[in-house]
Amino acid sequence: MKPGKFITFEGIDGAGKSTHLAYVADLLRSAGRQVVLTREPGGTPLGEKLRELILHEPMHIETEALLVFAARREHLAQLIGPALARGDWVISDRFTDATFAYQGGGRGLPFERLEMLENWVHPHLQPDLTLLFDVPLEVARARLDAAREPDRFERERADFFAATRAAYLRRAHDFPERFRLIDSSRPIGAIQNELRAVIDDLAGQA
Ligand SMILES: Nc1ncnc2c1ncn2[C@@H]1O[C@H](COP(=O)(O)OP(=O)(O)OP(=O)(O)O)[C@@H](O)[C@H]1O
Ligand SMILES: Cc1cn([C@H]2C[C@H](O)[C@@H](COP(=O)(O)O)O2)c(=O)[nH]c1=O
Repeated sequence: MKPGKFITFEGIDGAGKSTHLAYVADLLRSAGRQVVLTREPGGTPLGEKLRELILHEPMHIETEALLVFAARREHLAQLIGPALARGDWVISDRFTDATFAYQGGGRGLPFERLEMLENWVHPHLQPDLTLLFDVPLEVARARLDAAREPDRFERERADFFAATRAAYLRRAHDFPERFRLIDSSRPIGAIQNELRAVIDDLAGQA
């Protein structure tokens, strides 16, 4: 059995990452891979209940960080771990880099505290590939305004998203072996051409 791989999609709200999830899943399926598409917070029945609270209920910032890791623990136990063990490819719309970006960068929680939780919840697992969809704040804001009713995060001010984006870019700088920075301000077709090349490369290695 060929081993599966773990791919995560990241970016500030409105960057355009979710637009490309099905496209990447289809590329992999066409290459003969079993693909599990999931998201955080969420991905399990309990995780989806926690998502509702995280996205809509006001709470202390440490409660928020603990809840995203609680949802993640369940996600790893019920879905991500078993899928990878079967040899499936897992694509997750956000994972732990989102916690470093939003709770660390945006909310200002110390990164060391988040690292403690990361080391507890998934000491040995990291994504094989993290696609970071990056856009200027104004582009993301304009896309969100045109798209839907905002949740608790999407109502945050520009300085929150500036700090979140900066934290993402710092993660990409610190972990260059697994991050791929995607300029998401381009037209969708141009982004998909780049994604096809990246995925062909990764699928060719496995
Ligand atoms: N490259 C692009 N050019 C123009 N519009 C885009 C592009 N990518 C996405 N959009 C549009 O921007 C909006 C937000 O896209 P999407 O939902 O994929 O963002 P997201 O990063 O997943 O946001 P969130 O994290 O908040 O769910 C959608 O209406 C989508 O059609
Ligand atoms: C995993 C994770 C997510 N968040 C935030 C980021 C987004 O604003 C929402 C999820 O919404 P999306 O439309 O599905 O992207 O949750 C977070 O703050 N911390 C996390 O770890």
